[in-house]
Amino acid sequence: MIIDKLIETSVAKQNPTVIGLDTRIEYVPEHIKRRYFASGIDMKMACEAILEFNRSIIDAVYDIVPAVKIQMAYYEMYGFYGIKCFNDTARYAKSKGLIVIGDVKRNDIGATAQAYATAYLGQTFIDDGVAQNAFDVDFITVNPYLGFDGIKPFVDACKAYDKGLFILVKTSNPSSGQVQDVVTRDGKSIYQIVGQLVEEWGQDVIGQFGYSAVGAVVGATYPEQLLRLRQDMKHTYFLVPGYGAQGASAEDIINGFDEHGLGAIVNASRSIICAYKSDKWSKAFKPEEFYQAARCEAIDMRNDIATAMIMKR
Ligand SMILES: O=c1ccn([C@@H]2O[C@H](COP(=O)(O)O)[C@@H](O)[C@H]2O)c(=O)[nH]1
Repeated sequence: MIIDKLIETSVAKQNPTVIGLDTRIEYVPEHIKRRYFASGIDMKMACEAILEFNRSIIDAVYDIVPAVKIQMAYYEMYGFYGIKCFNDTARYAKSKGLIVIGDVKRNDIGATAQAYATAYLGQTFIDDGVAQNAFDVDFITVNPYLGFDGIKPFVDACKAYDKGLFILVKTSNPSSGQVQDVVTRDGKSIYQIVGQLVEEWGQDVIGQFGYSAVGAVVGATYPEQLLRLRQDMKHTYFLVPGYGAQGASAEDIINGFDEHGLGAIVNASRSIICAYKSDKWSKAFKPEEFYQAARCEAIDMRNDIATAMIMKR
């Protein structure tokens, strides 16, 4: 199962992190942009420059990280060309043995959720007996707000096509508590209730390590809630964003792991792909060496988390 593959790859690489490819054209160094923009500046050229940037980042980290997360919002901005760039990036990452998380945060009523599930996880019917994958991703992120009829098509697609989900439970953004921390009549917060539902929704797709292919997104910026959810959601793997650019530290995310050091995969996007612009690395690396800065920062992140884990024991 894909969740087992994620766990095995993280363990083999001794690295429970995922690099986020939230690539804006502003992050692409001038030497790449100059080449693509020589014959005209448009969305197609921008996406070709972004794809080259993404490929270089992937080449620099694929041997040390288990997965990449591609944030669809940054590709949708470029319409048709952006969607192609998203998919080309996903395919390239997979060709390098990486697991690919499509951060697409989809959902709708059951019938439409079915179409989304087909698009991202299943196969699109084209003609009698002919079906193809529209996207090449292993996991996607999903919004739980519509309840189970909006989730079931995604869970069914996970079973049929060996794919996985990360469902939003407690998000990392500053105002997530406005909705997610509201306490209901039975004394539980909304995020705890959603957490319980995610555990239930994933019970038929549990892999050999006891974790389900139906995972949860839990922000690193809320370490207390992360701890509570880790205790309550024994079979749910967490995708933990918020490390790095959003200010969460390795100490903050450590609560997301179980006693075996499993249970969570930590995302960092801007702090890795823009490392070459940072105070920490900009003196050591030229913009032309952006991918080396990304690798160094990815190694530091891995080591930072490993140290925090050892200190916690
Ligand atoms: O609660 C959430 C859910 C998703 N995200 C996404 O993760 C990355 C974080 O990027 P950074 O640059 O490392 O801050 C981004 O794609 C978000 O859309 C999240 O941050 N929090």
